[in-house]
Amino acid sequence: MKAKNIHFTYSQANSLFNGLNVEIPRGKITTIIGPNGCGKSTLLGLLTKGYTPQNGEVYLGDRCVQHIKQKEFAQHVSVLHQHNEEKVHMTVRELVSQGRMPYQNLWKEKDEKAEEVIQWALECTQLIDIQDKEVDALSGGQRQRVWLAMALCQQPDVLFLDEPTSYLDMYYQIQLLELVQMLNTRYQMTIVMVLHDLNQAINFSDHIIVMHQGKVVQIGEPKQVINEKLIEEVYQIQGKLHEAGDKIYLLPY
Ligand SMILES: Nc1ncnc2c1ncn2[C@@H]1O[C@H](COP(=O)(O)OP(=O)(O)OP(=O)(O)O)[C@@H](O)[C@H]1O
Repeated sequence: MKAKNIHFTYSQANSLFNGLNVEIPRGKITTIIGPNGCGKSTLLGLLTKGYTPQNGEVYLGDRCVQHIKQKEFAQHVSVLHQHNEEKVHMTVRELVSQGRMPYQNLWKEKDEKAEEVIQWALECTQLIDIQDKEVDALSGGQRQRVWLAMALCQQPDVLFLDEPTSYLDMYYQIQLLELVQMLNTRYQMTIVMVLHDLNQAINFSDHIIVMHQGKVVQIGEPKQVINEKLIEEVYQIQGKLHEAGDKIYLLPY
């Protein structure tokens, strides 16, 4: 996917993006990082047809997304949003099945693959044992996995995740990131995440987009992009990068 020359403003008074360009490499894990309010979620919204730019275009492959109908778009792109707290009054399996909606039509023709895909999504997200429970009775972390399973039922080529680890304890954070890696390596799913944890971003991504004040300030492989000077400029914190085996991590001081 790519966004070309994006201009976007929420209010007349000040614009957020003035000619933003960004390219998401196919088949890779890309993570968008940057301080609060720099525009990460808005960029994600623009890439996923949640917002329409005042100027500029977003492309899925070589097609401008404005010209792709919502239903078709949802067969290629799915989004796990940041806050999913609405009451749903459904069981886990029922809610996850809603992810098949882009494949259903008014004539109620049978969605041949539905059962197989729902089962796969429940297994990937370790929800088989609680598939008959009411979603409203689950913990925040379990619910997050249910929404992810629903997104997976769309069988997307590109999966967007906005701060997917924010409600999860450390165990489930790592599990979710490993699941994302599995989806990427086994199914070549293109992944785009927004993460706040810099060390997770560095170690679970192939590609990092660093944003600051509505601009993309760096883009590339984590180890080439992340350095102490950049962190200080963007986050106004000092820290030291350390190596542990093949991983690097930042320790603020
Ligand atoms: N619905 C809205 N109406 C007006 N301004 C908005 C709206 N949503 C976001 N903004 C503003 O746009 C800017 C970018 O917000 P955005 O949510 O994209 O940032 P972010 O980098 O995702 O932030 P965070 O890390 O806090 O989630 C902020 O200044 C924010 O106040």
